[in-house]
Amino acid sequence: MVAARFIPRGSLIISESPLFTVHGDFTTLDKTAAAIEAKVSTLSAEQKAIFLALHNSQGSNMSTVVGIVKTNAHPLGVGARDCGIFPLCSRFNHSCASNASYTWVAASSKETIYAGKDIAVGEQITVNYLDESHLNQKRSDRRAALMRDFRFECSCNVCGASPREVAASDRRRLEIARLDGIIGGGMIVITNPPKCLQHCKDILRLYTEEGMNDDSLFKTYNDAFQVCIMHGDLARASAFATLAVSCLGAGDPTIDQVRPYVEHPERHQYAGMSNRWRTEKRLARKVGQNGFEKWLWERAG
Ligand SMILES: C[S@@+](CC[C@H](N)C(=O)[O-])C[C@H]1O[C@@H](n2cnc3c(N)ncnc32)[C@H](O)[C@@H]1O
Repeated sequence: MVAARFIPRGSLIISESPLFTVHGDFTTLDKTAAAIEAKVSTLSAEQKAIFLALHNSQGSNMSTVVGIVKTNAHPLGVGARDCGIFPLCSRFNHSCASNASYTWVAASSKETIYAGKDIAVGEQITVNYLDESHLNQKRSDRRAALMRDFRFECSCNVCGASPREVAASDRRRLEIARLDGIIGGGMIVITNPPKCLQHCKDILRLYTEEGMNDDSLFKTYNDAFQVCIMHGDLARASAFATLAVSCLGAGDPTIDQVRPYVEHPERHQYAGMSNRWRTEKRLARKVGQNGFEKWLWERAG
């Protein structure tokens, strides 16, 4: 998939209904094959042709229909047992620094792909096939995960770079994972909030250096929001909530975890736990305002 025109960050690229969905027991290959083959046999000739035109990465390891589903199926929501086949969404290749991301929007029963960055004419549009735990590993581990699940050697911009660039990228990703692990441990948010905020700031810088300025940033802005709200800084909590929301496409249901707190940070369950940084919401500065970045990170250290 290549951009035929300039696509600004945040634009909806595709919103697609499934060709078909499968609900089933995918715990063994036999049960998976039975569920998929039963479903495919109900398709019209036209639907079957669309399905069979999709890429099969599994070779002769399994039947063609199961191979195509394994290569192309998308879960209908995080951790869902139902999956769907989306012929257009399936045409997007993977990149370890993707410029778009896909999300299942249950409300409209559609898979959607949003631009996570500005995408130039002629640029390939890519999504991320890896889960977060693999994305911040080094290239050899990411490639192993993609080889195991999709049977290809990743040749994206990050993985195909020079050995020196790959080594620098590996260092950045491992550092992101280390800092993220410290924040996720939970204690630092309470015991040392300035340091916790500094870790968020460092992760965001590393993501930017990695060219990963898309929905990977949502989690980190959300973490920064939580540090601020826990310590009573309603102004910066609101600013971080705004930044978190701006990382996701408009239809992404994850947005609802944070959007209400842009206007009402005081309604969050952590609000009022500590008054260490007490600052009124009305003092929140706006993204892009002069001195915004300096003000935003004033508590970090
Ligand atoms: C879901 S398909 C993507 C669309 C596929 N390229 C097509 O033309 O139909 C997944 C397959 O695309 C190829 N692919 C996707 N991302 C890749 C990458 N970063 N490096 C190498 N091959 C990739 C692999 O063969 C993989 O099994």
